[in-house]
Amino acid sequence: MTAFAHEAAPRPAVLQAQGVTMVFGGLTALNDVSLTLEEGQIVGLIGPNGAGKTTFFNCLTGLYTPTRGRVLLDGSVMPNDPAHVTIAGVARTFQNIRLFPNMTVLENVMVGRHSRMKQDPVSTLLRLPAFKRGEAAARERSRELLEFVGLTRSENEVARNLPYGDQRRLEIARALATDPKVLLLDEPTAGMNPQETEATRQLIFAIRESGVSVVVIEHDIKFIFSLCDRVCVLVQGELLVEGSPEVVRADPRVIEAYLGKPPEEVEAEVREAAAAVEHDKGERS
Ligand SMILES: Nc1ncnc2c1ncn2[C@@H]1O[C@H](COP(=O)(O)OP(=O)(O)OP(=O)(O)O)[C@@H](O)[C@H]1O
Repeated sequence: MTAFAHEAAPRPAVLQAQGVTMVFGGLTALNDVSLTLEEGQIVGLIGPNGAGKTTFFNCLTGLYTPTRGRVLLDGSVMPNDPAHVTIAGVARTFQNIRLFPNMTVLENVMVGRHSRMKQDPVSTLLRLPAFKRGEAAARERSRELLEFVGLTRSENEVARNLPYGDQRRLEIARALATDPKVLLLDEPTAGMNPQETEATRQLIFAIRESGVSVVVIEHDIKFIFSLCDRVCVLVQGELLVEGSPEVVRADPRVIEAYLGKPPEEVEAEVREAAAAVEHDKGERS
């Protein structure tokens, strides 16, 4: 046994951003940002308002074409339009929930499922048995996903009538319906109460267990430090610090720059987050 046997061996990179720069007119929203997501990892992206987090997600999902740099999925350059990015295996949710509000919960998930289905137009138009089999399979998979996120009971409700937290879970189910390798979550707990936030944390662990790697943007650092394997801190479009939650929360630059709050307030939040993580570890062991 070597002295480093306890260190986990690096796993293959599933998603890589290399030197991503995004300039809007005179504004550099991202400057030379690189990030590697290994298989089975949960990576957190934090930073003050306007730091470039959502812009980075938009570059990772083909919504924006970076001014410089590139994005690789499984070592190949990512397509540069969102539909092909979805088919390639990257799904996302949005900071402002984007459901089909007048469709049912089940129909919303089935929309995600359809992006994976290769239906021959003739059998679709004529409602041939192949079409019906495809639809039945999509419905079954969508129901499994609703059960996975805990929304079975709401299957026939219209999406806009769901409580806010359930709408966020539905967005996650719809994203999972595309069978992603990578899931990008933009503020998945925004507007949630502590119980819903904890349920979302457990859901993300379960998503990772199912083989999907995750990148998550959140302002709640307690949530991020107790969820993620690695944390990246973006400030004014630049990657300020990257590392394990332990390394990041101890970095004075993070305490100084994070969210622009008074240092005492940030220190208190960071201490509270660290205590919560330790408590959590104790409970699990
Ligand atoms: N399409 C766009 N055109 C011009 N400027 C943009 C565009 N999208 C984002 N920006 C600018 O880029 C910067 C980064 O914005 P972004 O939304 O990525 O930050 P963020 O870290 O996600 O912020 P928040 O935490 O508030 O969501 C901001 O100054 C924003 O105004």
